[in-house]
Amino acid sequence: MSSQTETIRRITVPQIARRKGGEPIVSLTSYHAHTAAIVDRYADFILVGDSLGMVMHGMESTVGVSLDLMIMHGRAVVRGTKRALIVVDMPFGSYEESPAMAFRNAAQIMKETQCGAVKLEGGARMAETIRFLTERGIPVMAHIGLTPQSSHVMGGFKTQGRDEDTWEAHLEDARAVTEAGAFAVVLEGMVEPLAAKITKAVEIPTIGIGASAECDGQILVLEDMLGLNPWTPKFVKVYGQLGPMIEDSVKRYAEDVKSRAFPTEDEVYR
Ligand SMILES: Nc1nc(=O)c2c([nH]1)NC[C@@H]1CN(c3ccc(C(=O)N[C@@H](CCC(=O)O)C(=O)O)cc3)CN21
Ligand SMILES: CC(C)C(=O)C(=O)O
Ligand SMILES: [Mg+2]
Repeated sequence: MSSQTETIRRITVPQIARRKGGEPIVSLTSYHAHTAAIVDRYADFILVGDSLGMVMHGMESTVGVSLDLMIMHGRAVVRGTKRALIVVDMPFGSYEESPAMAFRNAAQIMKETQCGAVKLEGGARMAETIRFLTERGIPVMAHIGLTPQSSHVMGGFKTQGRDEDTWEAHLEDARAVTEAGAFAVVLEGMVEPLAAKITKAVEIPTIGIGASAECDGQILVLEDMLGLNPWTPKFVKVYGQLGPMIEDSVKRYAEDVKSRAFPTEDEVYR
């Protein structure tokens, strides 16, 4: 089957956009073909997030992630899936400078990964860029509130909207990205009533992470909800304990190798 036929069968950007106020949108991150194949059966969209720099590569923030790294993981996730919309994060430094630079890099991501949309961080300040991309055929998911690529300016990963005086600026960010043509917006790391208020204020679906159950959808980092990360922010609900499962498996394998209990008759060639 041609990859073009497969692309058409996936959940589309307009289908996600129409879910505003409807059944909540399910999404998770994936960075890897085989885990993405499992997520693909349940998620409406899969985000190849730049959090992969921290989760897969042990970086301290997402600032060091390159365009090539995003493309490499994006290709793996597209290959491993057939149903969900695949959204790839634009990494720090690949879109902020100008709309033209953002278009060039977003187009490269789309051509080389065959993903269906890109995501970039920033509200009102990125509105011109979001418009430039969407008018030229690149669907954009926006991302406001706690924007990890700005953590050096914010002084860390800080929950937003604790001071009610800042709410209007966040609302303005949400309105600006909507007006600019974003098909959805991630609300990350903000107090619950602010996320609920933004969700009511804009016509595009809001996707919450550390935000509110009122959002039009939710996203989590897959490894966080699987219990694979030693640290988890308060907003993570851990649904599985893969860390301890991996530890137990590796421990038993090491014991078997040392005692020559592995390999057995079943695992050798005669
Ligand atoms: N594995 C992983 N999961 C994520 O959700 C995630 C990443 N990586 N990398 C990129 C960003 C960074 N994120 C983070 C990282 C830390 C906190 C954190 O420590 N939060 C504090 C609260 C801080 C405050 O109240 O201001 C917490 O205790 O939950 C939050 C979001 C979310 N994103
Ligand atoms: C946490 C989500 C929204 C993200 O941007 C990422 O995983 O990089
Ligand atoms: Mg990200």
